Amino acid sequence: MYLLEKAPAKINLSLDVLYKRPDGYHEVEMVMTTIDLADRIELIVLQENKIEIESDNRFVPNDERNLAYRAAQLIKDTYNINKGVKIYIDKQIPVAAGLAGGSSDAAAVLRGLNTLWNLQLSLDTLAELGAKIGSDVSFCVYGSTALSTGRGEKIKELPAPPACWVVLANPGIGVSTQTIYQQLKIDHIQHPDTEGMVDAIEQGDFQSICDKVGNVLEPVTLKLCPEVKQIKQQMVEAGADAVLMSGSGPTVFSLVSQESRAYRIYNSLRGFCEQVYVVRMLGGRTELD
Ligand SMILES: C[C@@](CO)(OP(=O)(O)O)[C@H](O)COP(=O)(O)OP(=O)(O)OC[C@H]1O[C@@H](n2ccc(N)nc2=O)[C@H](O)[C@@H]1O
Ligand SMILES: Nc1ncnc2c1ncn2[C@@H]1O[C@H](COP(=O)(O)OP(=O)(O)O)[C@@H](O)[C@H]1O
Repeated sequence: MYLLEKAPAKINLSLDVLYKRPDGYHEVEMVMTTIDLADRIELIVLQENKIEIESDNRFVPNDERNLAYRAAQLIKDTYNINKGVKIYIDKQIPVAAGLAGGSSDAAAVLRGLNTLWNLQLSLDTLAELGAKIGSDVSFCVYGSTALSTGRGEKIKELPAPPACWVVLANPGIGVSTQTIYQQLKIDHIQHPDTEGMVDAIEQGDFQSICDKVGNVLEPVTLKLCPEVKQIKQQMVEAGADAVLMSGSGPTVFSLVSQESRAYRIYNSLRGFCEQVYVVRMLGGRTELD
């Protein structure tokens, strides 16, 4: 038995940190959505009771450090499954880039094994399981658009934002999420207007979404990775409607209403940046298929 599952990347349209919690995590308010840049996860049932990981990317671990491995282990342990699975990861999402590639792979494994092993678990149950793997996995289980609170695992789904183009540029430097959160100075934060962003999405108002983008981790990553500033400048000059770093970075994205301008931005960055993509915003659950 065999199943293919799509694992789309996310971008943070806004990311705010409220305070540092006693458990070491940060209390966040984030508006996230999915984009049409996706890993492909192949699941093959094994008769032997083991989990195998294979990937075409040398930065992706092929053992229990892999979030996809942990997702399979968690499902097996929680529901006493004595079968095995081989997980092949066709990696399209840049690694350690602020695009939740690992979390989305884990979420795809939860959804895929739920189908393959006929567990009949709801997405809400899978999202609860996902929170045990990482803060962004619950969001990735739904794969839609949402306001995420808590440490990121409390999800309120929102409508899909208006369709637009997303240009992504990654300078090819991996950034550790933990390091970025550690270096954030809570007292010096300029908070984005999360409520305004939620309203803009609910109204389907593209211009207002563009006006409200904001990420408190951006100035922190910028210090470690000055390329982020250059990429942002280049995108603005080439005609982006909005420009922001995603998550802990260092990937920068622009939102663009017109395809021709999206490709103008893409062309202006190609020589300068290792990885540049033009993709569509997804933002809705049904598009996972
Ligand atoms: C910053 C964000 C924004 O979407 O994404 P990425 O840039 O990683 O994609 C997330 O908050 C990342 O989520 P995720 O990558 O799942 O984090 P986890 O594995 O749970 O935690 C990694 C480390 O980040 C820190 N962390 C994470 C989440 C949070 N709310 N507060 C934290 O302080 C902790 O130090 C933790 O040890
Ligand atoms: N399936 C996976 N894909 C990518 N990275 C993974 C995976 N599983 C574990 N990792 C580890 O998680 C780290 C963060 O990866 P990723 O999820 O791509 O980035 P981010 O947290 O910035 O969104 C990587 O450095 C990698 O070692």
